Amino acid sequence: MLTVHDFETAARAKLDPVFADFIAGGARDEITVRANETAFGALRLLPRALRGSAARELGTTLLGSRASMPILLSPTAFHKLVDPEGESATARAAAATGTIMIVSMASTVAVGEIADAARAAGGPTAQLWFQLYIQPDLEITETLVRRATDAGCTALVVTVDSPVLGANERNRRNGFHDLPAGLRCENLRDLRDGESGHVRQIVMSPELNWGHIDWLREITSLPILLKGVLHPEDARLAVRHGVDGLLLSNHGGRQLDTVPATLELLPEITAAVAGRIPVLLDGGVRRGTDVVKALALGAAAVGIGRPVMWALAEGGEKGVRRLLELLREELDDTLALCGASGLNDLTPDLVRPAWSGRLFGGAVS
Ligand SMILES: Cc1cc2nc3c(=O)[nH]c(=O)nc-3n(C[C@H](O)[C@H](O)[C@H](O)COP(=O)(O)O)c2cc1C
Ligand SMILES: CC(C)CC(=O)C(=O)O
Repeated sequence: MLTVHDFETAARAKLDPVFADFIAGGARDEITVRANETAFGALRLLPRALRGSAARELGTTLLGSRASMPILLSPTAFHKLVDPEGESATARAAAATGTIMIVSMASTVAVGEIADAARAAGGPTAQLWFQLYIQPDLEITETLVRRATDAGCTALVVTVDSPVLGANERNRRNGFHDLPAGLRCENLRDLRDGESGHVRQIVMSPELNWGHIDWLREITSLPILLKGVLHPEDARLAVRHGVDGLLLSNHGGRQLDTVPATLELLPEITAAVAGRIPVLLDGGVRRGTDVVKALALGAAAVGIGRPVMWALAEGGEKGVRRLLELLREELDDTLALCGASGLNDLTPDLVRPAWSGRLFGGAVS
């Protein structure tokens, strides 16, 4: 396994095609799925020379959580679909690497158990954040927040791009609507009478509004990040509502199709928040060069979604560990080649749009 794409190929060869489609797929025509990756390819790096340093510092602190590198595990549901140990295996790999795992509310291992696995592998400083779909029944939401807090999660990542579930036509064609027998969304156990962990229990709530964020702000002292804010005006509103950070995300193209690539939106969103809160980004990150481009344009860190599922499918805990080490190596190598000794050296002047004839007044095309 030498690249993220190797993991993708290996996972596809191993997995039930229905599950492989669930992971790879996106909404409708998957225009945004493709745009996320393409956007990174449309930028070029412009390195500095003769700024040598023997080693690069990759570590960073995000909202009080220490991470050994600015690459987080974005929340992905249903890890037991691809590995019998599910999120526990992922958490051990993340903790051993010293990076932050954002646990999906729709995990197939309970968040407390995931935290135990993370601490067993990474010690007491292992960092987990918890992703939340605010439920219209606020009592249920409060219970979920309590479960995450009791497990030791150090931030809440509230997904706000899902007033309804994105229309994944691969899943529809494949008839994939719920977890196979024996697997459950373990965080949802014993929340409502007579139901225990069905995916359909997760209510995508079209009524969600800023009042819900204000309410959440009242009931928890954990840092709150919003995942899925795309409009710069909403980024400004987030700051006004006391949100601590943004995860700039289009859900990997799985919600509204044809929204812009997250990388494309990054300059506008960082300008809107004007340094008041950190902006993280996910969507299409597959290479160390992608991480450097996002950080140069102002992201505090990036998240990876599908690559984690592919690596877990390919090799379980070891696979995810290898994936994270690979990306760390690529990031370190890119920093060195850019003449950067740390993340603070990554500035917008290192990035420019890919060459086009227009640079020469249209003389060359
Ligand atoms: C299989 C899968 C499951 C996901 N589950 C969740 C989830 O439970 N909650 C959430 O907020 N985002 C979820 N996402 C979106 C990811 O958090 C992330 O935004 C996206 O995957 C990033 O793009 P990438 O896959 O290109 O790295 C999921 C994505 C995938 C591929
Ligand atoms: C609907 C969730 C359970 C999972 C999710 O967010 C996703 O598959 O993108």
